[in-house]
Amino acid sequence: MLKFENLTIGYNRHPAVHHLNATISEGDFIALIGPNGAGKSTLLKTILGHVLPLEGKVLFNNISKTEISYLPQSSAVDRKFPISAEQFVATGLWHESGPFQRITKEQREKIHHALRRVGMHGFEKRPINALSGGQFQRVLFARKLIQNARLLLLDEPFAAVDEQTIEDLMKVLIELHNSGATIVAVVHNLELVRKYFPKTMILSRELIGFGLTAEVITTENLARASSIGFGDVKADICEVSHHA
Ligand SMILES: Nc1ncnc2c1ncn2[C@@H]1O[C@H](COP(=O)(O)OP(=O)(O)OP(=O)(O)O)[C@@H](O)[C@H]1O
Repeated sequence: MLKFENLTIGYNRHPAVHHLNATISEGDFIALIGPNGAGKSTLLKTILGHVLPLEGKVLFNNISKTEISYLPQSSAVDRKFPISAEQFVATGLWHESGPFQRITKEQREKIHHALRRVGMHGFEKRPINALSGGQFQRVLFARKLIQNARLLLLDEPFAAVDEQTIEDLMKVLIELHNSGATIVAVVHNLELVRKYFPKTMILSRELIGFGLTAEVITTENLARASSIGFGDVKADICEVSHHA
């Protein structure tokens, strides 16, 4: 589905991740882990085309960018806009109906069904700025649910939410995966990764490990990841290409 080929990414010619070679296959359910500043968010933004590679490329095989849905870190989502949970979820349909169109009866049913699936039945008319952090995260998931994306990229979807919300939203992700979605989620909680994610990618400015979670999350790999984590962030772009 996606192939990273000798991919070096970063900002202002300062690389955040070097020479990444890896393939994400259709049906993968991947936890993306690594220390702060490891380049996890930057990798997701590069897939979306928001950040351009410094070197190498992302190859898209049999998937278009419109089939990718992205959930940014919740702190990056503006909640000041005065709309209800229902209207907010409806913005997830803008790609098919355009902004500011009346919601059809069918669409409203789809939105209400999604809100029910994330345990937010009864909150349809609640302004989004009057929801708790966990409730808003549930609404963000409902917005993803109605988009039928083939590839879902989630940046720390479980940060700062309570245990029950994590369990409920994990069930939603598993359902999405069972119905065919490929999922890549940045997760910090290793217990959660071990319990639910079949595959793990460890990034720490380079690829530390990628494969079956039980084989990749080792003491050795975690030690390597944290020792590189806060490396030379001001380093200039590598001059050497590491073609394997
Ligand atoms: N807009 C930006 N401009 C310049 N540098 C940036 C920008 N965004 C991130 N960086 C730098 O790129 C590196 C990778 O950041 P990134 O946000 O991808 O890390 P991360 O693994 O997602 O970290 P965290 O777990 O803390 O969210 C860091 O050194 C960060 O300071």
